[in-house]
Amino acid sequence: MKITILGAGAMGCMLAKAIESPGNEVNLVDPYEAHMEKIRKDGIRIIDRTGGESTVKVTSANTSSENLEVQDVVVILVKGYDTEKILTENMNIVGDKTVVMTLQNGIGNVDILKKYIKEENIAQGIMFISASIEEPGVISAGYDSEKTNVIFGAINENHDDKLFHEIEKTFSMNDIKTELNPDVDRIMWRKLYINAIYNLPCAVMHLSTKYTRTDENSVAILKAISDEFIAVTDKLGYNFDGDKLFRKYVTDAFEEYGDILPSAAQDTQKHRKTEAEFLNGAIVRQAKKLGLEAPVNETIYRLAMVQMNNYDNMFSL
Ligand SMILES: NC(=O)C1=CN([C@@H]2O[C@H](COP(=O)(O)OP(=O)(O)OC[C@H]3O[C@@H](n4cnc5c(N)ncnc54)[C@H](OP(=O)(O)O)[C@@H]3O)[C@@H](O)[C@H]2O)C=CC1
Ligand SMILES: CC(C)(CO)C(=O)C(=O)O
Repeated sequence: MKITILGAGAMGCMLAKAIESPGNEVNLVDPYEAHMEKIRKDGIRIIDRTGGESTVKVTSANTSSENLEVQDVVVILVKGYDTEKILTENMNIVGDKTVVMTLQNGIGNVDILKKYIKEENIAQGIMFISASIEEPGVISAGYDSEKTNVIFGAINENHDDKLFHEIEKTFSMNDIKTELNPDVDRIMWRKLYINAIYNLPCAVMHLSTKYTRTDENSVAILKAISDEFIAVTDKLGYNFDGDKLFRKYVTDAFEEYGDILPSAAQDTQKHRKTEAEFLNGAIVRQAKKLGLEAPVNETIYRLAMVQMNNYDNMFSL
C-alpha cells in the first residue's frame, strides 16, 4: 500500500512506526527540513519512555509531495489549524479512490476535509499515544503496546469496507495496534474529554497534568469543564458516565498520562499556536448549536486564544 503522512511531527513519525514493513511505501511530508533530512539519512529514532529504542525506515521524507504519485491513503497529522493548508497544497497525491484520514485530536477536522474530499473516501480517528520531537529525527514516545493505540473509522456508509479493513492491517505491522471501529465518532468525543480537561488548562496554567490534578482550585475548573462536556455529549446521545470519567482521569491516579505535558502545553512552551478551536472551542460551538451554555470551556478557550495571540507581549515569570 502507498501511504503518505502529511505532517511528520511526533505523531506522524509514530504512525510511520505502525506501518513500516517491506510491503508498504511510507512517505513523509513536512516543512521541517532538518527533520526530513535526518530521517532520509538515518531513519526515525524512537525512544520509548518506558525503555528501549527503535529505528524506523521510511520510503521518502521530503518537504513537498511534488515527486509522489497518487496514494492509496493520505493521513493528516498536522495541527488542526494547518489542516486546510496542507490538504489543499497536496491534492496532487489524492486520487478518486484515495482514502484521506485525519488522526488529529479534537473535533472539526472532518468538516474541513469534507470541503475537498468525497465523504465515502474520508476516515477519521484518534491516536492513544503521547509523543514529542526531541531533536530532528528523534521522537520520544509513551504508549501501551498491550492496548489499541490507533482507532479509526469511516464517516459514510458507502465507503470501501474491504479497503478500510486492509488499512487496519497495514497500520498494525509492528507493536502499535490499529483498530477499525464503527463507533469512532463516540470514541473521538470520549478522547476529547481527556484533551478538554488537560490540553488547554495545562497550556494556560503552565503546569503539567500532575499539578492541575493536585491544586484544589484547578480541580474545580477541571470539574466544571467536565460537567459542561457531559451536558453537551448527553444531548448528542453519547451518555458518558461523567463521575466515572472524572474519577478515572482526575481524582484517581492517572497512570497513563500521570505527569505529562499535553501537546497544547508543549506548543505553548515553544510559543506556537494551540489547537484551541478543535478542543474546548469545539465544545463551545457544539453547546451553542444545541442551545446550551459552556461558560467555563469558553473561558479556557478564550484564555488560550489570548495567550497564543500575545506571546510577544507577555511578562515572564
Ligand atoms: N503529541 C502528542 O502527544 C499527541 C498529539 N496528538 C495530535 O496529533 C496531531 C499532530 O500533533 P503532533 O504530532 O504532536 O504535532 P507536531 O507539532 O509534532 O507535528 C506537526 C507537524 O506538522 C507539520 N506541518 C505543519 N504545516 C505543514 C504543512 N503545510 N505541510 C507539511 N507539514 C506541516 C509541522 O511543521 P511545523 O512545525 O513547521 O509547523 C510539524 O512538524 C495533533 O492534532 C495533536 O493534537 C494526539 C495525541 C497525542
Ligand atoms: C491525551 C494526551 C495528553 C496524550 O495522548 C494528548 O492527546 C495530547 O497530548 O494532545
